[in-house]
Amino acid sequence: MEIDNLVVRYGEKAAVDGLSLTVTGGTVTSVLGPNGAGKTTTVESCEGFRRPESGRVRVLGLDPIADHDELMPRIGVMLQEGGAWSGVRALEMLRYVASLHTHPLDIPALAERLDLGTCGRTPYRRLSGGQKQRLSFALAIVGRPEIAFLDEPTTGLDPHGRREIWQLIRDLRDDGVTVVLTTHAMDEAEQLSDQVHVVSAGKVIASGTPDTLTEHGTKSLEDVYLALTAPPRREHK
Ligand SMILES: Nc1ncnc2c1ncn2[C@@H]1O[C@H](COP(=O)(O)OP(=O)(O)OP(=O)(O)O)[C@@H](O)[C@H]1O
Repeated sequence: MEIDNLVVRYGEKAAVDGLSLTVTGGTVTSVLGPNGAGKTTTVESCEGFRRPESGRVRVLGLDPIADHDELMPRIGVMLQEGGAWSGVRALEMLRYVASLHTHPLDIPALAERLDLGTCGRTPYRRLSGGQKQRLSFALAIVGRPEIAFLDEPTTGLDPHGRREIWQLIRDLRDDGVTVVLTTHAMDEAEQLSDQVHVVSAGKVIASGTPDTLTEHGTKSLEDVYLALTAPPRREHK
């Protein structure tokens, strides 16, 4: 996947402002950055949900806007607050999305791994925040995508859910799936990523493996991140 000098505006405001990065196939890439830095907008541009003002995006060699219909069946998308019809039951939704794909994952096995069995008959609006999150992750991967875009995949999950999703992400990579995730959890980025990009004000300000960014583990990724994204100091008179 390649993003070259991407600019996306909402009205006057450039949410993404000349962002470039490359993602190698079969790796896990984390995009980190402060709230409002432009991570979600970047990922949505790769999914074809945002039209760039300028720049070039290619996902699996395709243009996410012009080739949207060809691209969509090949990617998995987990949106922040993805949502679903309020009355749909969790397993119904999973079965429906699976039915749109040629070779979906085994639903009972996936539901069990994500602990969706007990809430499988619960309408979406009555699921807890963490259950919605688990369902949303399952929906993103059930179609065996070639690239999975995961926007804050473990936010709000209990520690068991977090670890299960981490393991599922590792399993995806072992199966050759490319994973692009955004996260505010530095331990998650450090544990899972082959490559990390730090975004601030719509641009990539640092990139590297967790090992290079942390200078071979002599610093924590959180300290590196905090130093890179520190707001300018205010002058006190
Ligand atoms: N639909 C929208 N309309 C107008 N402005 C938007 C819209 N979506 C995002 N923005 C603005 O664009 C900027 C980038 O937002 P974006 O959601 O891409 O950031 P983010 O890095 O994903 O943030 P967070 O970590 O809080 O999820 C922010 O200033 C945000 O207010």
